[in-house]
Amino acid sequence: MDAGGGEQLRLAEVRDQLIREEDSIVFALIERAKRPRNTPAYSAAAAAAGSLAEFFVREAEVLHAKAGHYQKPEDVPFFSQDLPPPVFPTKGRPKVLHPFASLVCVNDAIWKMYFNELLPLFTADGDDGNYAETVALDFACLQALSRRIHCGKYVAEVKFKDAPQDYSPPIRAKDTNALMNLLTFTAVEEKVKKRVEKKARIFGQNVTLEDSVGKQDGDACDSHCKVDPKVLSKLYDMWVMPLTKDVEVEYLLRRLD
Ligand SMILES: C=C(O[C@@H]1C=C(C(=O)O)C=C[C@H]1O)C(=O)O
Repeated sequence: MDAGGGEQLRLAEVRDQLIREEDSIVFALIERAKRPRNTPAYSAAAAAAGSLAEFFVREAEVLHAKAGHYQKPEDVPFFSQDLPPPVFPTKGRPKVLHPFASLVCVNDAIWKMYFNELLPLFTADGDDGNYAETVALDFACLQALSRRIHCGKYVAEVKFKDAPQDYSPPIRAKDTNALMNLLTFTAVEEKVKKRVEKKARIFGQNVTLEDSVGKQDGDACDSHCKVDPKVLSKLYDMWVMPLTKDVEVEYLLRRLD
């Protein structure tokens, strides 16, 4: 997330960024759905290095770190130990968050949710042997989910700056429930769920020259979508938004340190 010139971020701008991240998540899931479940890619029995999925993410993150990734607070690696520094110079960016932001990480929860809960919901049973391609697609899904969820750090910062008088007492009291209530906007969450469902319906349709795009934009054709649109609203309802709010709370708890 970029705060142009280091000026103060606004909630509307952060929410626009979250809306853009939805596209990345929907497309990443559509791409992964090209392949069946391919469970051997997730079995730790095959090699000492753990599963192929874990091996791929670890190695990919080393390359990404060398290329200069993971410098931004929302770009959080899944395996942060011993990552190498960037090989090429990276551009400094304005610091808009509290320094503790870099410690806020819910990637363990994202990892478990993705492999245990989400994958079975949007991939077909089966094994086509394309394991390397499969785990590369998983990595794209994990990165997109993690980036969206860790953008919660910016949401929290903006909400705090907009109303420090409301947020400071529960932060000092370490009152997690009060913070959760303060930062929750149910009406916004309802819109987010509807929008991601609609995006899955539009981005996931089969486009042919005979099709009329408008005609496909309805519940009737959900079975033809590359990812069931309802899976997207469920993903956001059960995991993406709750984890984003966990990130917000974690960040706020340290905001006055
Ligand atoms: C991210 C925000 O905080 C909360 C989480 C939301 C989300 O993850 O989409 C939406 C509304 C809020 O309940 C926000 O206010 O925009």
